[in-house]
Amino acid sequence: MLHVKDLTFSYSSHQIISNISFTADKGAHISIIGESGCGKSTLLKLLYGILQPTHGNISWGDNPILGPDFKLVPGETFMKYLSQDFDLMPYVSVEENVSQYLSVFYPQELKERTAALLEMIEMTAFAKTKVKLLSGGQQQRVALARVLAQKPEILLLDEPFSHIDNSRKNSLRRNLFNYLKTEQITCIVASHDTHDILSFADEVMVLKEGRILAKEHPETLYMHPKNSYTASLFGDVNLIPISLLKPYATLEKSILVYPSELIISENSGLKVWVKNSYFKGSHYLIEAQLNETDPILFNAPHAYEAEKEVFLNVALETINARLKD
Ligand SMILES: Nc1ncnc2c1ncn2[C@@H]1O[C@H](COP(=O)(O)OP(=O)(O)OP(=O)(O)O)[C@@H](O)[C@H]1O
Repeated sequence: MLHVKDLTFSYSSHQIISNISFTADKGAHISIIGESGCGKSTLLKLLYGILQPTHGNISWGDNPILGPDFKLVPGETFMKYLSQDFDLMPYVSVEENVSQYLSVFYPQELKERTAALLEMIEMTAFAKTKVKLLSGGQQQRVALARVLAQKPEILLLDEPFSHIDNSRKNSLRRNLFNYLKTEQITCIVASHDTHDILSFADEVMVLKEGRILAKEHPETLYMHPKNSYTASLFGDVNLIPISLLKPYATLEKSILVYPSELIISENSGLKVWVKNSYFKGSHYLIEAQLNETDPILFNAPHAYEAEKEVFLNVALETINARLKD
């Protein structure tokens, strides 16, 4: 199990990570999300031992993970870190890059393992190609296979699919995260991509200004976001005063409502005026005006003309659930 206790880190006098504590079980998948600059990459570098914490400690089972003040060469055999620099050998083939750390004393195993990893990253056809001839996304896939070949117990990934196109990303994401689960490899993934998070993470850690704001199962976090910062990491969200949804409510509270949770009605509900319609593939995102100052976003099966009057409702169970949050 990974234990992180009271981790604090500053760049000169600027505190970037503040008092972070958490644990991760063997085989667990934890996603770290948060706005740009909140400290995701810094946290991964601290976990790997590249940066020296100003306070706190990290351990994997009985092994303490020491920073550069105590360990000349960073990194542990049980832990691998894939940063946004891929650290590949450019003049060597894809398969040689992947198999570099495998034992040559077991040639059959070396061959089979390399082939299985190339299949997982969908790069079998490029096995003999020199890495320098590959695109950025292909190099990122090779870098992933290369760290996996070393059979880490814990894997730290910083934006692992940032260079990979959408069509490839979906299958790669499924292949990789299912592989990590089967092999019981713990993974901690810093990501901007909410699709990485919702479908695969066991827990999502929300960081804001170097502090943990929440650490929850993705479904709980999405359905019960405690604040608009958390909800907005999953996309657009509205903050609607409860008094507008329930005219007799005396509460002054507002609730968070995702565009997909607003139900369109012909003649009753919250009256809004359409401003713009944006095509999103499976639906339209409609930008409307709730009153003179506040905009509102909702999903619709078709576009609306500007200035069209539309009525919106929110299901009672959504209102009640968000009121409890
Ligand atoms: N070498 C450095 N020296 C000084 N400040 C740094 C250094 N590296 C990062 N920072 C600062 O630390 C903060 C956290 O950076 P970090 O890269 O961890 O953020 P992040 O959440 O990973 O951002 P992003 O999502 O944009 O990659 C930022 O304010 C950044 O400017």
